[in-house]
Amino acid sequence: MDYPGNLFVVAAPSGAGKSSLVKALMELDSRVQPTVSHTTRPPRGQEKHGREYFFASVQEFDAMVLGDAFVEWAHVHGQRYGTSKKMIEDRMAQGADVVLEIDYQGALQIKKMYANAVLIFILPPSWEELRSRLERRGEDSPEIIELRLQNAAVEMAQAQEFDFVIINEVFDRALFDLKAVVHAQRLKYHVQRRARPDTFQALKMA
Ligand SMILES: Nc1ncnc2c1ncn2[C@@H]1O[C@H](COP(=O)(O)OP(=O)(O)OP(=O)(O)O)[C@@H](O)[C@H]1O
Ligand SMILES: Nc1nc2c(ncn2[C@@H]2O[C@H](COP(=O)(O)O)[C@@H](O)[C@H]2O)c(=O)[nH]1
Repeated sequence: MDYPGNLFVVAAPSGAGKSSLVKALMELDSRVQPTVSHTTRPPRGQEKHGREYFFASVQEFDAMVLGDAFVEWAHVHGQRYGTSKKMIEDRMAQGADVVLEIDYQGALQIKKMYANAVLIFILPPSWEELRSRLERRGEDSPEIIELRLQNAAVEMAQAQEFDFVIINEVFDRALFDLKAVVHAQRLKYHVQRRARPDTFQALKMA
């Protein structure tokens, strides 16, 4: 499926900092629009239904799966998460650059459907730092943190399937890298859409 805007998919092990990076990117760049996923996990902290997630019961989520309502969905950390077709189609209809913050399983499903999607994987600088970020965030129980760290090994092994890998050690540097990927993708499609046929010919010969 082709899409005239850009579609960015950002995945990372829990605690690597993807939500923080995507939030900072959106504060700087209003052309980038998020989607809001559905999940069966309970809200944490100040999360609000419809803002961070649409919180659903297992029954509600499974009914949506049966109704083919998701463009992608996966089991992550013992819960279900998915991006609804309605959400992604609404965003695309606005012509926005859409950013999905989802796990690697969902990212690979999206790449199959949208070949132009740009897959970005965020890595923490070390295991110690990943653990300490999850602990400092203070929103998950010790058991949940252990589960997320165990799953991180499986998730990080998928990084090579992604188009770009960004190490989030110094936050501003990682944000710079993320902005650079977004900018490069825009330039690529700007050239493809705007270049005249003779320019394309010259590009092919170069
Ligand atoms: N470069 C960084 N240096 C230090 N702390 C960071 C950095 N990036 C993010 N953090 C902090 O690490 C914690 C985890 O970040 P964040 O919630 O963005 O992770 P995440 O990858 O989105 O996790 P999840 O998938 O569980 O939502 C937060 O407290 C955030 O403020
Ligand atoms: N495949 C999908 N994964 C998703 C989606 N929304 C979020 N996620 C991923 O789940 C984990 C845990 O998130 P948390 O908010 O509970 O910390 C994280 O990797 C998210 O990226 C989705 O719609 N589909």
